[in-house]
Amino acid sequence: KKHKFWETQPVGQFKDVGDSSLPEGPIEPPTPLSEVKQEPYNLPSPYEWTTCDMDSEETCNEVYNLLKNNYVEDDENMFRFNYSKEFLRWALRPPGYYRSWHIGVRAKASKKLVAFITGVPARIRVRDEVVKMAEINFLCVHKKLRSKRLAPVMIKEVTRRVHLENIWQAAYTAGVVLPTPITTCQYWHRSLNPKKLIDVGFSRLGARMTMSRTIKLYRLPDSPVTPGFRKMELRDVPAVSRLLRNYLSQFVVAPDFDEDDVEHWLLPTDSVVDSFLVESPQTHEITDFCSFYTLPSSILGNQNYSTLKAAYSYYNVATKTPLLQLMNDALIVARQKDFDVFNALDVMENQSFLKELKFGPGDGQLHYYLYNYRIRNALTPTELGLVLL
Ligand SMILES: COc1cccc(CC(=N)NC(=O)c2cccnc2OC2CCNCC2)c1
Repeated sequence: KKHKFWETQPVGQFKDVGDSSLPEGPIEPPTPLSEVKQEPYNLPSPYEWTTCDMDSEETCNEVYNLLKNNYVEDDENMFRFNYSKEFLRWALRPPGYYRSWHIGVRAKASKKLVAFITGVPARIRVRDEVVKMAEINFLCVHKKLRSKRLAPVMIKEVTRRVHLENIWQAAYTAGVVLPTPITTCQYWHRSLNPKKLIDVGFSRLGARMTMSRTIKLYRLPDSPVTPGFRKMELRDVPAVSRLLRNYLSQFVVAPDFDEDDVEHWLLPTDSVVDSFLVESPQTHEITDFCSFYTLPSSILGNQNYSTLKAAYSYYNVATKTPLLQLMNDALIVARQKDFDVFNALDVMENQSFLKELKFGPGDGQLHYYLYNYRIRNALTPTELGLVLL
């Protein structure tokens, strides 16, 4: 049976796709808290649950190393995500976070961390309903413990701990098709350092292209062209919040960011998230915003390089500057910061700039999912205003 576990869960089932008699919204009602399982699920006997305190340098190191050696690889197993410790602390400690949702599995004998899964609270709007959800991420089982069916029990355990906080929905992404995507996104890459990308096998030299012609093709100006383009600062949080809330209101699924959320998720943090805005030199009004997060990848088996420095498009709003020009300025500052590649999904209005700014299509897809919430018809990526880390 292909989806033995997921067919037991309150998620859209493949057999229900197209059944318009099923209402949009929660699939199962909340359970009275007294009826939520009070004790953790059973793990296979050699393993035990642990809560990972990301404030602890030692524990954060263990999580970092588990992910660095065992987390998601590309389809050709040439690259593996290498989230930094600062990034993990940022991603896992947003306003209102629960330490109990940072769940590890240790081997009882060695006390080694062998698996991990996380949730963070988020308010996600679906059409005109704002729903409290958990954003589930970083599900990782050590390579040597694969197909021991640890993932289903870890998913049940994080679900149980989310239920204990009276939250009944979740959002997550995966590179694989599970029951049932609310939308499927294509990812795109824009070369910033084409020579390195070709050296490490991330890109291939185009047909009838020389290396020098390729370097010239992707060359960018030394600095942004938009007047008033600058780094976001704390004083900008109210204006950026207004700009972003207004912009995201057009999408079917999007975060319901308040100022505390904007301060956490979008204020620049070195080597984690960069954000810029356009302040009109005449009126000092903040008219545009762009941001990207830093997610390096380990390069598996290359003599000259060990790390691919990648920027991932995050939230962008253009109300006066053309989005094409704003995103080109984002590429320019990413190149200035020595990123090798700028990645983006075809969500929101990204399709309007991808080809023109010389992004090339990636070789995979990213599927978005909601847990215990039915969307009547799958969305197009342009209807999705949610970027997960
Ligand atoms: C280049 O190094 C890689 C290392 C591991 C996997 C992949 C391919 C891949 N799976 N890429 C994405 O999922 C992806 C591509 C573009 C934008 N965001 C993405 O994923 C984000 C969001 C989901 N969580 C991982 C990071 C690439």
